[in-house]
Amino acid sequence: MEKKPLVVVNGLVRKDAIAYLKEHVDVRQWTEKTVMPREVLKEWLIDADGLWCVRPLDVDGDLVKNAPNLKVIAQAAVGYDNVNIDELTVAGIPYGNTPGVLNETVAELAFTLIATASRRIIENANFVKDGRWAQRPSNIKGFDLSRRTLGIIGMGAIGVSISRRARAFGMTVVYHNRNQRLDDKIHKTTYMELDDLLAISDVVCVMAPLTDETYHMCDEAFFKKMKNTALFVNVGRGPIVDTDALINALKTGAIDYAALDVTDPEPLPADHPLLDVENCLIVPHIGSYTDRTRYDMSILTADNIIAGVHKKPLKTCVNEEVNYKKPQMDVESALEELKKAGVDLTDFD
Ligand SMILES: NC(=O)c1ccc[n+]([C@@H]2O[C@H](COP(=O)([O-])OP(=O)(O)OC[C@H]3O[C@@H](n4cnc5c(N)ncnc54)[C@H](O)[C@@H]3O)[C@@H](O)[C@H]2O)c1
Ligand SMILES: O=C(O)[C@H](O)CO
Repeated sequence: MEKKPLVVVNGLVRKDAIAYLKEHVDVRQWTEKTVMPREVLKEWLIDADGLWCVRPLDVDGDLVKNAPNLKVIAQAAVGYDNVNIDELTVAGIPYGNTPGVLNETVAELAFTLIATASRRIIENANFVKDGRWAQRPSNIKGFDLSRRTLGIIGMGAIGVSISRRARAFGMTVVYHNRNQRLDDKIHKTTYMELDDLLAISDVVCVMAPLTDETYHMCDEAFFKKMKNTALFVNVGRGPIVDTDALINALKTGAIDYAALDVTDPEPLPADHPLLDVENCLIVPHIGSYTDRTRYDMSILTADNIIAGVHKKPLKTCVNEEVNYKKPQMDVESALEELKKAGVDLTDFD
């Protein structure tokens, strides 16, 4: 019997996705609760055809240099700031991420943070739970979202999904991106330079990737440019924010409130100073964390790996230049496919 390709998984992932993967390939998985030591992973990769990577792990040229058979690496995440794409491209290894399938789920979380923070839901609910309904102070009023401005930094696939929700709440949406989008009319959004966005936004939401350019983009100067009544939301990546500067901005009243799905570091240690800041709501990186979406992300990751180990094109590949190419079809087969799809070919010679 022909040997199946070997896929290494360096940590815990959903059991149903592993079962699906095992229908197509052999799987060698690190199932300890501890992080797999990098040197052990390198040993395992010597014989591997594919790697499903699980954070924390820096994926780079050094990791794969002694992995002669490695044909694909994939991770169940859209963000790939732990992956050195250039070095994988030089090594000829396509990298698969999971864009698209999580857009609505992450946008729901981002907007839930905005709505929860704007009405101080947690603080108010805690007074009720503690039996102190009547004693809640009058200053935890919250503010309206309608007729306010949301400024999105990083208006990509998820940013657009957030903007739709904001407009349904009656908000005006402005954004800052590397480049102005071509579909502003469709989404009823307005491109702005960063400083202009910070000056007019009542809610600032970061939805950009972590790159050399965005690392510590939200620093002391950034928070000083925001309205002192504004809410700051980060669902992008923790290190986009200088945490000390955020704590200072919240404590000194440079901004009013923060709501974070991502922090630096992650997880936050129990004695981290951010946890002592009253006007800050934090959830533990749950943007895509619903059962259906995590399933979709895991199956897409498995599909990318199954394709890659067989040198077939990955469905979602970051470094397309080294993705495997679809086999060229001869003209007869292509016409046959078009006919099957119901295309009327009578006008063609
Ligand atoms: N919290 C979570 O659970 C969660 C879930 C999904 C994604 N994310 C993060 O969100 C990021 C965006 O995801 P996406 O699917 O929308 O990606 P995307 O590629 O569709 O959009 C990213 C956008 O950010 C813009 N951008 C890049 N650099 C920028 C800069 N310096 N200034 C302003 N804009 C910049 C890009 O132009 C692009 O429009 C991911 O890379 C990931 O880090 C977090
Ligand atoms: O980038 C992503 O997809 C999320 O942060 C989940 O890790």
